[in-house]
Amino acid sequence: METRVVDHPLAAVRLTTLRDAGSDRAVFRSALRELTQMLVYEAMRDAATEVFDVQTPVATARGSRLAAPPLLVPVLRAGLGMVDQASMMIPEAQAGFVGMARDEHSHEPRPYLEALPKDLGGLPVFVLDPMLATGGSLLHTLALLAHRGATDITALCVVCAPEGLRALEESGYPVRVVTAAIDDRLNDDAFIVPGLGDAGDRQFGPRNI
Ligand SMILES: O=P(O)(O)OC[C@H]1O[C@H](OP(=O)(O)OP(=O)(O)O)[C@H](O)[C@@H]1O
Ligand SMILES: O=c1cc[nH]c(=O)[nH]1
Ligand SMILES: [Mg+2]
Repeated sequence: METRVVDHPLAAVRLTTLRDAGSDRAVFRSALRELTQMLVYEAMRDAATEVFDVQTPVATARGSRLAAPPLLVPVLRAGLGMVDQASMMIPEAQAGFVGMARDEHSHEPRPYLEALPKDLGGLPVFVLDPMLATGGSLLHTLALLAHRGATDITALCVVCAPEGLRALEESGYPVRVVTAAIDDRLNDDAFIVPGLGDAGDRQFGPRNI
């Protein structure tokens, strides 16, 4: 499985803001948006383009357009903080939504929303979720996407745990990962260490489900 770590000083600075427990909600959301921009930029590096002629005020030039803009799939709640910026970077992109909440004790995802196009055959998909911890939430999302025929999936995650990456690798799903960091490990509560805490709560406050 391909895992690409965005190694750039600007990404490192935004990630530091996200990690900092002193960053308030507004600061956290803003750093997440900016880092998402960098992850999307890197994830689109090898995207296929079509060439066409564009008329400048002076002459004809070779222009480019995306051959297959991806479907953006934020995983609620935390992934919501990434979708606006990703849409801004790829205005041609459509979006689908999945929602799930990890159970505090079992750490298993509990799905509560699935709003996706029926047929994803031939469509690249970008899953947006800041955190890949045990991998349970992403594996559930991948199952939904694969069931609809997706074969070209990229997960954009701000921070990954080695445990989650291993689970993805072993799953055999057609997925690659673009991330800003691979952290050390999970703690007993299945939180990423050092991580950045609960990415959903840090953007929106506590949730009741
Ligand atoms: O890899 P995993 O062990 O499955 O953990 C990662 C998931 O946990 C977080 O969501 P959470 O369940 O906290 O929901 P939230 O976005 O509503 O806070 C995060 O945004 C991922 O979706
Ligand atoms: O560290 C973690 C693990 C799961 N979900 C989060 O938001 N943070
Ligand atoms: Mg959360």
